Amino acid sequence: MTTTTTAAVELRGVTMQFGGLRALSDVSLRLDHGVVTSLIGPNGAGKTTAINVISGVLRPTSGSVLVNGETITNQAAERRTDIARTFQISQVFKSLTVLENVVVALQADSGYGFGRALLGGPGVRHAEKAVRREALELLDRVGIGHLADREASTLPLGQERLLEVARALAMRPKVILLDEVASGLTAGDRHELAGLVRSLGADGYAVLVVEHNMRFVQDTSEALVVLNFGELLYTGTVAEGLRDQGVMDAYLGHATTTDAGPDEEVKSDAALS
Ligand SMILES: Nc1ncnc2c1ncn2[C@@H]1O[C@H](COP(=O)(O)OP(=O)(O)OP(=O)(O)O)[C@@H](O)[C@H]1O
Repeated sequence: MTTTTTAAVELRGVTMQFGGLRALSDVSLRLDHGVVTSLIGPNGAGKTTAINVISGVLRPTSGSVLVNGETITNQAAERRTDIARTFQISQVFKSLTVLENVVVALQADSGYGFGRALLGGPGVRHAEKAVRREALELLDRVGIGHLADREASTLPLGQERLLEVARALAMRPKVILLDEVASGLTAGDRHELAGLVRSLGADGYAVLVVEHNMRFVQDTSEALVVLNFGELLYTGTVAEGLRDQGVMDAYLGHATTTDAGPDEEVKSDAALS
């Protein structure tokens, strides 16, 4: 893993205090361009809090957030244009088509909105066509271009997650934060999503995967960050992390129960360690 280049994102000594609860305690980590990093840890370890600090939803109690070496700790979320994220709860507009969902995201990013559309004229129609073309390209990129005209409410979960990734890409980010994007997926859907996530890394994005499923972590990620009760337990390669006794004690035994449900592989995943 490269550590000499400037990180795409860096947390330096970040502490996040909610009243008496310390969700993150002096956490330092980095995300690099072209690298997929998994962030794991038991429930309540501080994973979503870390995503919220990186994306600017939360301002840390202390410590710094850097993007490309520049300190942006106090910058508002909407100004962090290099960073896009998906959420644990789907943000897809169910009543819109798949294509429209990406068009809306592109328009949010470009500032081209309904007000301008109402003014009409050939320039607007031209711009609309360009946006639809770009939206289709993004859907093709994530493998669901053929579903462009389907209403989003009819998508199975696996394809809805791919749509969420397309909507994140519509923000034209350099950093993509995926919050439990594989949870609840069948093994087949997870496999397809893992291929997409790997390809995002290969395309140069800095990708952060927050995940409980160790198979997905291994299939997608080169780098690993482990949190436990808000403290950084491990940062390094996935391969070494899976051999780290502290990581195994704190998390991997626990993983057999944290992601039970449709994912039968989880039980054997723990055995991978
Ligand atoms: N806005 C908030 N106000 C108060 N406490 C919070 C807030 N957000 C998170 N917490 C607390 O901070 C701790 C870390 O929560 P966080 O959601 O970051 O964990 P997580 O690792 O993402 O967990 P999970 O795997 O269950 O999603 C938890 O104890 C949680 O209850």
